[in-house]
Amino acid sequence: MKSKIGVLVMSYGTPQSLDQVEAYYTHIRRGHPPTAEQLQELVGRYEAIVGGVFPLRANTDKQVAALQETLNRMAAGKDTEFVCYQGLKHAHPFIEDGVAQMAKDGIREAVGIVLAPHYSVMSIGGYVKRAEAKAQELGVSMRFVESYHLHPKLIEAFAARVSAKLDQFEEAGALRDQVRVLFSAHSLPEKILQMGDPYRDQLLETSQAVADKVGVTNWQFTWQSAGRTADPWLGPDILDTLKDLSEEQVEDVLVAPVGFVSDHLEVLYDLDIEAKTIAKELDMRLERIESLNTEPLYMEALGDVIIKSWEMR
Ligand SMILES: CC1=C(CCC(=O)O)c2cc3nc(cc4[nH]c(cc5[nH]c(cc1n2)c(C)c5CCC(=O)O)c(CCC(=O)O)c4C)C(CCC(=O)O)=C3C
Ligand SMILES: [Fe+2]
Repeated sequence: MKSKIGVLVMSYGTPQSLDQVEAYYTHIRRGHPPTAEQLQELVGRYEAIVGGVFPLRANTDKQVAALQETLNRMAAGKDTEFVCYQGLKHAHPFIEDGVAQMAKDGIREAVGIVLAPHYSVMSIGGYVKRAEAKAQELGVSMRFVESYHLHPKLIEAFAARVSAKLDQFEEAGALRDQVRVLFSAHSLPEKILQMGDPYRDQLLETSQAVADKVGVTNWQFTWQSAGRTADPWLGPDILDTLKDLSEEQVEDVLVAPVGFVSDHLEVLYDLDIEAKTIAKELDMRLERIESLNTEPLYMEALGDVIIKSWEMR
């Protein structure tokens, strides 16, 4: 008999229908309901996404299923079986529900991981804190993978996507070196830097590693999707960066949102609709790399760090 080890696969979560957007937004805002105007603005963004109103729902399901298959394969010769459970930050099944389900199934030991490669106390730190609290309450012993932003398979997967899009620019007549590659990630409040948070440095390390692997020197990093609060958020924001690039006479831009692993609102709206609209106004060509979604190299990177985390216990 193989021993069963739980894997709590955590992700941001998304509503399942338009009437759930308010509850979702209220949860993100720690219980403070949005104004009617804020709510309408968010609903409008979801409605504008083509190819499914809440694509993150199905994408997370597919990623968890693919990771389960990958783990079965990678651990085939081991005396351990890894069983995946989903736990979402702002939607059902919540992080606490995932831990409770593991406990109900008799799982006593588990590894937690987030479908986001870079650590910040405000992002991954929040997931881990909630999972750990529930696990302690229910007597499940958990360890966590906190980041995997330089895993060679993750870098390889991003690099292949950057390279494929650069090929397309070339086919369309651009010179490869003239394409400005913009690595991007979700902004966070600037105050994380005073807290010594590794988020920005990890993102720059991923960007550098991907650029090196592809052989790209014409790149920079920019933030996206900043919150609309009074706090200053990390900048420059991608929309300002595009305006600066236009003044520099840059015509071809490839966005590589390395802080995200899935197609969802921040990619399909903030980049594909909002940033593309600005680029068009500026007469620039803007493309985006394909998201990882269930990319096998990404699943193997996750499988690898999960198994290592378990075996290093
Ligand atoms: C670091 C980070 C990631 C990446 C790491 C990770 O994946 O965890 C991420 C991902 C995502 N963020 C998402 C959606 C939203 N985030 C919001 C608001 C916020 N995000 C924040 C941070 C992050 N967010 C923060 C500090 C806020 C302010 C409120 C707060 O202090 O918590 C809001 C409110 C409205 C707005 O501000 O736009 C929405 C709708 C979706 C799902 C999209 C979909 O449904 O397809 C995804 C994957
Ligand atoms: Fe967010």
